[in-house]
Amino acid sequence: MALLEQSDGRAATSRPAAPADVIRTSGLTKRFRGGQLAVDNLDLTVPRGTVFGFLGPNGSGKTTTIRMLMGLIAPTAGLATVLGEPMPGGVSSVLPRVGALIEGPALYGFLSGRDNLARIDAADPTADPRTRSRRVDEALDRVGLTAAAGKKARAYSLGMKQRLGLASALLRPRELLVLDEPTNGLDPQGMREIRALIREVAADGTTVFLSSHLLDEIEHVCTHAAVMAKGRLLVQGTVAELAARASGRLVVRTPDVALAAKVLTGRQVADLTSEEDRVSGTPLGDLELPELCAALVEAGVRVHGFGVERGTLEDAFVALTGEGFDVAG
Ligand SMILES: Nc1ncnc2c1ncn2[C@@H]1O[C@H](COP(=O)(O)OP(=O)(O)OP(=O)(O)O)[C@@H](O)[C@H]1O
Repeated sequence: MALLEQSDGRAATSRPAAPADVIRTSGLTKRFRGGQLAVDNLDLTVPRGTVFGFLGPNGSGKTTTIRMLMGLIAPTAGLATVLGEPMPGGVSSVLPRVGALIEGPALYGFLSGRDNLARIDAADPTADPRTRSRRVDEALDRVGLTAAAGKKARAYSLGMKQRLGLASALLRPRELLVLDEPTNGLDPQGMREIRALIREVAADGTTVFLSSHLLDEIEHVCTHAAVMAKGRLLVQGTVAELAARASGRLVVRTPDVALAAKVLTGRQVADLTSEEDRVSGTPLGDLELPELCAALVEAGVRVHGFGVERGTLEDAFVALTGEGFDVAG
């Protein structure tokens, strides 16, 4: 290939500007041979520099989407672009720039953590063997496994194995990190460690795309999210925007719970729940809040508190999907 020579004799490399979106799909569809429509006409946009949560209940098509993005399976229809290149055609130039952890790390139990990383590094034809041990040590340090680096991987806890998997994805600087359910099966401490690591990686400028069925995870770690259900994208945006879609709940604090519930029911407030000293529900009609408050007072309810509690991300997603989410985290 001919390189342009600058006047000082150095080769001028013209690198195209990095695309603003690290992942874009349009009409992406996967129908498996048995007829199962796993991903249905997906239009997804993941902006550079975000921690993007790909959220949906089990079986909603997250893993199938990730496998198409990484070029592991071909779509039935539609387009997927990763780091500006179409997939699966761009696999050889895109994958070295992407760290991926899909369906758990592939580790040899009989090798130490350090030797596992060295083996993975050696499989990368672009990795210089002379600097291998430095790369491996830095990756081990990054995930907090330096002290356990000599132990056989089969003696690692699930959380340690997951951290070793992350270390393998971080052996070289990456523009994009793709993690499929990175905290699945971990105990709360293991989850906290992985989430802290994700935040650190993101703070260093790597875009992170992670799938999860845990709302709590998305709310704590992600800046942006997309919600999938039954293979379809329901919504995508910033986490703050998504949470704002949740309609707030009216909360009335009063010792006269039964009377307040009766008044609210008569004024189109739905989903009423009554506790010892409060009643809450969702106003359905276009009655203004001051009118509702006045109606309560008029009926003789002693109103100690009256207001709308902001909806959580969970409220928004349950309203969108009609399904409960596993919010434990
Ligand atoms: N190789 C396959 N052949 C046939 N159907 C498949 C295949 N892989 C996945 N599916 C089906 O496609 C749908 C989406 O599965 P997928 O694994 O993408 O969902 P998911 O959101 O990642 O769920 P999970 O968190 O359980 O992995 C499911 O109904 C699943 O049974």
